[in-house]
Amino acid sequence: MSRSELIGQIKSKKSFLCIGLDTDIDKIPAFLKQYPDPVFEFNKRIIDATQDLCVSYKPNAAFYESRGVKGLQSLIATWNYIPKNCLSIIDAKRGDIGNTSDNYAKAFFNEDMSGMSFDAITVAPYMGNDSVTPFLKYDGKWVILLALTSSVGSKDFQYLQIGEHTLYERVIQTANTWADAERLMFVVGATKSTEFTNIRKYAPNNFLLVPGVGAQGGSLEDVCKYGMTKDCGLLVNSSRGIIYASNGEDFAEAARAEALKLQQQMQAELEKAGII
Ligand SMILES: O=c1ccn([C@@H]2O[C@H](COP(=O)(O)O)[C@@H](O)[C@H]2O)c(=O)[nH]1
Repeated sequence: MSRSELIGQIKSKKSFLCIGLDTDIDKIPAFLKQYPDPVFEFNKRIIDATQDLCVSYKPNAAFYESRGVKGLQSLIATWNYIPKNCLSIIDAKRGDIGNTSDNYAKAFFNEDMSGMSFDAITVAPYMGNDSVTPFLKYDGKWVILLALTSSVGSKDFQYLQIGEHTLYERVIQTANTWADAERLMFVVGATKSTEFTNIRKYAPNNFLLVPGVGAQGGSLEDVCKYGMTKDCGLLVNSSRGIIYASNGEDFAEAARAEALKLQQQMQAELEKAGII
């Protein structure tokens, strides 16, 4: 999905919600265990219940890879089921020397090899240019680079001063020389809303993938106040807050209700900014 298609989806759905499919087999309702692939069945029902309210789905690879072959089957089935008008993001946080990154890229972008071709992948920047460019070789695919992450651990490295800049500023500056805002997004935690004004100095046009509202306590209002651009420029993710809103038979309706609350707040923010 191109940047202009993504912006079109945001305007037509009045939403910039990304729903995280962090589907933990131990947390899904017990009655789903009767299905051959309970994790896929869960995801399918979540997608059916929410696809008009969000513009993106983001399975987190850890929850699938931890289940071995069965988990990969659930992931492939889920990728296949994500509607084509939603940006599919695999939250894999990969990155390694070039030939290894080549193979990570095949795993998530090359359907003939792996059975999956996500629109976007999260990548860790620590190993630099040769670890990131293999993902950029795939036309039309997005790289979403970790910049300023949502949890306390972000303090360990990301704020370290390197000359005039912090490490996270350098990541954004340097990566923006490798690809443009048509292909490159950054992860910035919603819990870091005070940094959004600064981040926009370095990433004025890039979309930001923003995890951390809901379960991690970030403020959607602040993210929009300091991070929204004329094109919206935000994909705000919520995983647990939506998918585990109930663990009863009504889980999909409960997920829809939570997604609707966020979509309505997003619509108000888009209207306030004059985007819709
Ligand atoms: O800085 C980061 C980068 C990635 N994540 C991921 O986003 C979701 C958040 O889930 P919630 O349940 O809404 O807290 C999850 O997949 C994380 O691995 C992040 O939280 N922070």
